[in-house]
Amino acid sequence: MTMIEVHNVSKAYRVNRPRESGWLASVQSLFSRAYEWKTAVSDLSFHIKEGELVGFIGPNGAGKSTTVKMLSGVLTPTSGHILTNGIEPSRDRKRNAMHIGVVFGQRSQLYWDLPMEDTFKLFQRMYRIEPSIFKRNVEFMVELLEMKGFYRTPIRQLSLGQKMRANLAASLLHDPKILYLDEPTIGLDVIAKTNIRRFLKELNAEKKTTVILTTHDMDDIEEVCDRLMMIDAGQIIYDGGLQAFSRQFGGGTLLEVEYRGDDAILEDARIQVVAHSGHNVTYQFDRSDVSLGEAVSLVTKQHNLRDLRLREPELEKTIGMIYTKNKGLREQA
Ligand SMILES: Nc1ncnc2c1ncn2[C@@H]1O[C@H](COP(=O)(O)OP(=O)(O)OP(=O)(O)O)[C@@H](O)[C@H]1O
Repeated sequence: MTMIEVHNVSKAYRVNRPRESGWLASVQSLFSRAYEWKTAVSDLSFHIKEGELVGFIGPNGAGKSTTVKMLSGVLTPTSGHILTNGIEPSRDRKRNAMHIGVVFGQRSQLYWDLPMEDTFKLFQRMYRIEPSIFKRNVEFMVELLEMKGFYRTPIRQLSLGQKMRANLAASLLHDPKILYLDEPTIGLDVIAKTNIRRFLKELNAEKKTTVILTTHDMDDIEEVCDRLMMIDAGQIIYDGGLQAFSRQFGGGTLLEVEYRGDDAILEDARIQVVAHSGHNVTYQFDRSDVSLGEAVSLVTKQHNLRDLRLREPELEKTIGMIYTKNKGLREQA
């Protein structure tokens, strides 16, 4: 079932035109329109199915927040249309709010002086959550996010990681079909990050919640998402699986070899040598040209091996390279 439909959506912001200096320009600006339109996203189209875990990434200013704000109904598209769970978000904000959960970075939706327990009861009334469902969801969240120890502590006394867990729980009490997350692990330690990621996987498995995750932390993407959408300068430049992404842009799988003797280097047009120093050589190959089994077998025949290590291209490095390349191309244009 399709949960999110985006058809040819663009968004432009009205921004003040920079003032020219001089008294004449100041007087003219009183009479002329001193603004212009700045396109933030342009002609976006995509579909997201129920239960998908989508990582939405892009460099600063690419258009991620603008897109998520339109999906969640905070902003209205300049053109095109959006349906989430059959609702047009910006037209029907109230009904839309009933089927989405939103956690935007460190902005809290909780009352600082109240413990989670009291805020949750307020949310129960706001979203008209049936008592039995409310009870079940609170228990589910307190258990899975390990919040028993601070459920009755005022929010202002909680650590950053505890606050993030409380925010996540609050956004999910009404069983939303879609969860929008913006940088859910920013500033957290390794254990807290791991817990949040594990929770998202479990939530998705248990309730089939569709998750749209915006982050600059590629481990969030690798550990949580099965689909990657990359946006740059307001346009989608990749939409697909994570492995396919690494294959398409990462330059292939790496085989790091340490050999014993004076071995000659393997010569095969499908397998490149990307580094060679002393008794260490790194080969790189594309798995659509040569299977992993064949590559290992060729290398094993060629070398008297001391050690062999397989490495997939690092997502973070690959993504960094794409951002840099695209920025360079834009600057040249
Ligand atoms: N309220 C606004 N008024 C004018 N321009 C805006 C506004 N909000 C965003 N923009 C511009 O729109 C473009 C997209 O911004 P957006 O915040 O969607 O990017 P982002 O991908 O979320 O970036 P970041 O990773 O830095 O949060 C940027 O050029 C930004 O300067």
